[in-house]
Amino acid sequence: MTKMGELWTQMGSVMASMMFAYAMFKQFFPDDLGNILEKYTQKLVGYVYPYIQISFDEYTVEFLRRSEVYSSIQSYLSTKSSTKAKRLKAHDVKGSKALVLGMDDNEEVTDEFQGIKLWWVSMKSASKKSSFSFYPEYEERKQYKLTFHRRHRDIVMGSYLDHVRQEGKAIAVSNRQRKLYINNTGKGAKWSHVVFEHPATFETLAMDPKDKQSIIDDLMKFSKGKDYYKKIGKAWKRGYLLYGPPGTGKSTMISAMSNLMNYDVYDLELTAVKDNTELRKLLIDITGKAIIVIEDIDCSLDLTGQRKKKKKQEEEKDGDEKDPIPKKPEEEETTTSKVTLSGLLNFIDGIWSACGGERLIVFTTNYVDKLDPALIRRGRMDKHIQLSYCCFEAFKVLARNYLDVESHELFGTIERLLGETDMTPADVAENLMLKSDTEDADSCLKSLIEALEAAKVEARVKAEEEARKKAEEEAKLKAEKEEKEKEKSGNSKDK
Ligand SMILES: Nc1ncnc2c1ncn2[C@@H]1O[C@H](COP(=O)(O)OP(=O)(O)OP(=O)(O)O)[C@@H](O)[C@H]1O
Ligand SMILES: [Mg+2]
Repeated sequence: MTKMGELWTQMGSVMASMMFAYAMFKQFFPDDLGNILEKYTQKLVGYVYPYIQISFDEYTVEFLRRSEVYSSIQSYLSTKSSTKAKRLKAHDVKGSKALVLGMDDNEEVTDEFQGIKLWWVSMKSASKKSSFSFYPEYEERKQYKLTFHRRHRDIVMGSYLDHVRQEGKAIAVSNRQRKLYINNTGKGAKWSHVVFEHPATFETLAMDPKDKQSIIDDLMKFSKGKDYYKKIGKAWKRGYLLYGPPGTGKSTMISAMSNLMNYDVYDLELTAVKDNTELRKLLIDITGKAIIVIEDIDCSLDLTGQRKKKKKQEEEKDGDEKDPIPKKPEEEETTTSKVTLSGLLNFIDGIWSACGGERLIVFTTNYVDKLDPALIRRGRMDKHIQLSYCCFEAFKVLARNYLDVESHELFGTIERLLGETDMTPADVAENLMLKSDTEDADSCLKSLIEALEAAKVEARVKAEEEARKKAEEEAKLKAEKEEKEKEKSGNSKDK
């Protein structure tokens, strides 16, 4: 920096401090006198003072809404001030994981960006509460003031302010508590939420490491893809179809996705949505950075409806046997959803679905073949992920998680047995859990081997039983056919 530049920078610092001292000083004058004083002082300062000042009010001109920019600056400065400012203020911000440390009122923090120096001051001024006040609800006005040299105007306007907003938002997102939203609360088209605290991660998820990595890469590419989606003219969302037998980790993977991406989860219970209009209302309320989940999509709607119908029939049967009081017709009415396939397709990629951006839509099912092809075609459900029975690679992840074991003499036997029989990761995991103080890795692995052998025998018995039934049925059919042919030939002889 030139000598002149250094001089200006020092002067800027002095002037910023003077301005700050002046702002403090002004508070002691009556409002009118203070305003006149300010007008002339600013004129005078304008001649010799090459610095520009921008203020950011806490509340927007619509009065009641907290300014997003102010919040972003607050988050941005929280990281700067916690290392640089001497007086800090702790905020218990709603929805934030930890205390947010910010600058105390009237504290100054210096920032640097692309080699230029900038000064931030947090100000608080008391305004009289009058009926004509612009801030009827707030007696105190808070604002941040940014001061910088006028020759840096382009950098500040062109990129610094954007940088502050983006960084501030990112800090706020990483600090925020994630939420799990549900809609089946009987309150109509409304979401209710609890704090999302599922511990599953991709690290603890048992599956083939190559498949796992490709899913992680896909998700990370999506989360950084804002500009790419804009370029190709596509809404910033992606659909995942997770399918496989029960207990293979579909729901666990959704939690891992949320933990990886830092997204909220919206668990949509379609059967609790009255109709397509209600579905659209729910959609509009979903913010960005969200995973919209529809579990067991095959049972949620009458698109395929088999399991639902079966369930209903079972319920009716049970009801006949156990419950002497028949269900009221109104009760049934309220639980019946009129959401149609086209309503759901619209939800996934209609015009409204683009609002908010940065969303994943995840369907899970045990029966992928039963789904309507329109629902799961590429472009709607972009990635189809099959979660299957536990392979040896997946077992190794579980052994590491549950027993802290990387290798063991019994691994060979387990590898062979896993190749010969189907067992879900849920069942394998159950066997690897230490159930008492006397249990250790050896006993867990032995009990897993026993369970695998038992499963193998069971599968063989089942297969033999099925083969026997099939043979019996075939023999029966053959006998019937022969009988008919005999009858036929007997009849023709009679004639
Ligand atoms: N791949 C896996 N990795 C780690 N744990 C798993 C995995 N699959 C299942 N589990 C364990 O089994 C339990 C059940 O798994 P999960 O609920 O994810 O199965 P699912 O595929 O969603 O089953 P469903 O089709 O019945 O909903 C989980 O709590 C988890 O502990
Ligand atoms: Mg599940």
